[in-house]
Amino acid sequence: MKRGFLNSKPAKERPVASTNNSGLDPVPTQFPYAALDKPVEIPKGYETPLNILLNGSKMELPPDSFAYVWTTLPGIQLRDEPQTECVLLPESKDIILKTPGFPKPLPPMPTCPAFRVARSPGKGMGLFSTRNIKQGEIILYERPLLITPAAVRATAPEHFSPAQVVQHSLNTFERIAEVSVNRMTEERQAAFMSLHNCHMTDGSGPIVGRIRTNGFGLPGLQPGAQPKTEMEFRMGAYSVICENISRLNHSCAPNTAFSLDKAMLAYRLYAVRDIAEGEELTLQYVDVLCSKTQRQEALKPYDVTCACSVCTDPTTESDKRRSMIGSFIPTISAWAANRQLPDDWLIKKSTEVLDLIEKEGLEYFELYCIATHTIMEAYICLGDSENASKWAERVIRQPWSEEYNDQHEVEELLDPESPAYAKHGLWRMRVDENPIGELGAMFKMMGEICGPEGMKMMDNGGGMFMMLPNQNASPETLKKIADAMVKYGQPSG
Ligand SMILES: C[S@@+](CC[C@H](N)C(=O)[O-])C[C@H]1O[C@@H](n2cnc3c(N)ncnc32)[C@H](O)[C@@H]1O
Repeated sequence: MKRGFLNSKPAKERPVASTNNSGLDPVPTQFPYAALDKPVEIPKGYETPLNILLNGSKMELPPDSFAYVWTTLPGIQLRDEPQTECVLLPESKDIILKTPGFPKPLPPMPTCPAFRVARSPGKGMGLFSTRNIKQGEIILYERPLLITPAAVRATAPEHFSPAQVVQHSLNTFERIAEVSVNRMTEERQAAFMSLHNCHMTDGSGPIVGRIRTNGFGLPGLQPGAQPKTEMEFRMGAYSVICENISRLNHSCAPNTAFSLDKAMLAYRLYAVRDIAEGEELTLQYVDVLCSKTQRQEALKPYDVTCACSVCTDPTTESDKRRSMIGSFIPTISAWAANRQLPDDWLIKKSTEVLDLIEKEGLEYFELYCIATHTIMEAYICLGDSENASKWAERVIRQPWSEEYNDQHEVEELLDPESPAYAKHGLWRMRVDENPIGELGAMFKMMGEICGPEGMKMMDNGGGMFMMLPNQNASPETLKKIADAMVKYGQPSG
């Protein structure tokens, strides 16, 4: 029942455009640097002192110096496993160390991996499947080579030109990251230095160039307050570089998504649809719901001119379909207690969403999982466990989902005879008139307040948000919802 409840949370802001559990999209680590056409000379004697706090040993820091900790994780407890070299603020290191279950060992590696690294015409190297891979399968587990701040902004003397200020930050970042690379084993160092570098001529050093080319964002380690903006959320304060995941090339119809197992400090790479042997494995680097022109623009910092099948399609059909995806978010609460809507209304609307997503090859997108899960719940509301169990099978095949990664509840619904159905909070909600229970009462109220379309996904210029009701709702409406939540409490399912 977790999903139904989450689906009914009022004014819950969360990006639905993110890939997976940790909202990890690859991010351009260009930020916050202005572009430099070429390296800029910095006068000698202005190097920022690096106070190296190896493995957390504290020392007095002069003002303006870096308080990073250079550390190796998970460290001695799992010393025989691949280790991640990290440059972290001490508070961020604490967040990792205090993660429940940390350090969790990596699972045994398969003797015959499901992927290989090979040349991809026009894209450098890439990953390719070595066998047929089913939707939802884990293709690989990977502990990163390196975690560094997404960018370093060093304080520069006032007389530096703007270009020198940028160069000074890049130089400082290079020296900071170099400490970590020097701490890697020979093998991991060679793997790092063999990664692609598309920042050879813009003032980035060889390490920062590789970080900027191959890094993706790691949110959730910022000390103190939560990220306030979508940008902060997506960027995170840190950048991660992996030996294999960083080899994935971009596609606007990607066939993989990854998520971080925080306790393991390792990523899982999933197949988001069936993948045939020999197919290239791909990821989305930028928001691929926008138009072809916008995507090409967003891909420029990655030095990518995308020639995927969607980008080379001369028609505008794909742009039209992509703009429709997200205009409706299936919401169980909008329909379950609303007898004015036909019984098949939500299933039909959700199926339309799924069709659009599949046509565009955007199964990685959270809305795909939301729609699938909603159809399963709609059948539960209708008391149809036969069909619900068929959709439960599909939900199970989407473990990359941010919200449904706890598959245990759904597993119980795989058998149409399971007693879990009768105990389910939504069971026969559309069939039994009265009482519809507390959850039903809350849904009814939500439906009345929000109307049949329920939640909407809106692009307010700052990214996609899922909200209930629309974010322009009056304070009175929001108060009504808050009161309803208090009145009916958190439904247990
Ligand atoms: C993170 S690396 C991916 C692995 C890289 N291809 C390699 O050789 O190691 C990103 C770089 O790969 C290339 N790349 C990624 N996706 C691409 C695409 N769809 N088309 C062309 N080049 C691509 C670009 O050079 C980009 O800067």
